Amino acid sequence: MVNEHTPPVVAVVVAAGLGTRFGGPVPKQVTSLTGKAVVAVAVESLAAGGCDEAVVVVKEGMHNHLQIALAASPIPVHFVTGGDTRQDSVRNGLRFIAQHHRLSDATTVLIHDAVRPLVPAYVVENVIAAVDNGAVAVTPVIDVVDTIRQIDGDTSSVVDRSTLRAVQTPQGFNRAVITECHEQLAVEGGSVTDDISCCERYGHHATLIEGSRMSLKITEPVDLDIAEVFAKATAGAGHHSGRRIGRMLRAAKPSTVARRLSRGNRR
Ligand SMILES: Nc1ccn([C@@H]2O[C@H](COP(=O)(O)OP(=O)(O)OP(=O)(O)O)[C@@H](O)[C@H]2O)c(=O)n1
Ligand SMILES: C[C@](O)(CO)[C@H](O)COP(=O)(O)O
Repeated sequence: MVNEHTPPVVAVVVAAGLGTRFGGPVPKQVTSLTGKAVVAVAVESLAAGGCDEAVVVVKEGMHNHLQIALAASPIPVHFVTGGDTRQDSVRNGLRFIAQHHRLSDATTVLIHDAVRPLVPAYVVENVIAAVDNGAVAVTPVIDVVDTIRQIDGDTSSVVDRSTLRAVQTPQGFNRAVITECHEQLAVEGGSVTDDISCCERYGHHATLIEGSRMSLKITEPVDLDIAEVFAKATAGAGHHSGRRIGRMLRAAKPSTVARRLSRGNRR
């Protein structure tokens, strides 16, 4: 529920990608994840973590599909047409907010990939809290668990993974700052793969907080299979179970995890 006197927390949900790596006949943002469109699950997760409204950025010609997919959204949804790159789509979303009579009251905005549907509520809450407490640009991150090699022509070398983190969304921002940074970047013609990097480019500090393996990005078909398993676990335990499920995935033996997940995480 939006309180008239409190600025709304608005999420820009970018859903205008081509899904080339995912392939298949149905765009990945509207493909089914336990019976709901991926983008619908993403918006529910943002709402569970405290977002009041969502601006969903859609590919030209996909508005109808997305409107149907989000018909039962728990928060108001606005639709905007995206651009050729993720960066263009984010900028369109931010411009929409700036021009909207009510959403332009927002001081905190989150920017989220539609294809990270299972972000736990506590991660969303922590991103919002960090911005409310004065951070300008916030991102969830997780440790890198693979050994990483850097390729240099015909040779390669191991990189110290203890200093690496994998970046997730939702990323949270002071709205005026991220809007200004994206506009500046458009004028200069640079490119970024996430929005924290856009702020950093103009001298703003990036605040890192704990992310979650549940927030995986559906990039290739196998990611949807993994997301189905995670979604089954949260269906039995609710939106606020993300931390507990994360602990279980780290601590338990694989056979125990498989058994619990198949029972919807009920003990
Ligand atoms: N022009 C674009 C490109 C990407 N996105 C969104 O940005 C997120 C990034 O995820 P990614 O896996 O890179 O999506 P795609 O660009 O669709 O994937 P691919 O590169 O395989 O085509 C997705 O929610 C995607 O819909 C967008 O809104 N507009
Ligand atoms: C923003 C992002 O999700 C951070 O991990 C990611 O960079 C988006 O994916 P892309 O393949 O770079 O568009």
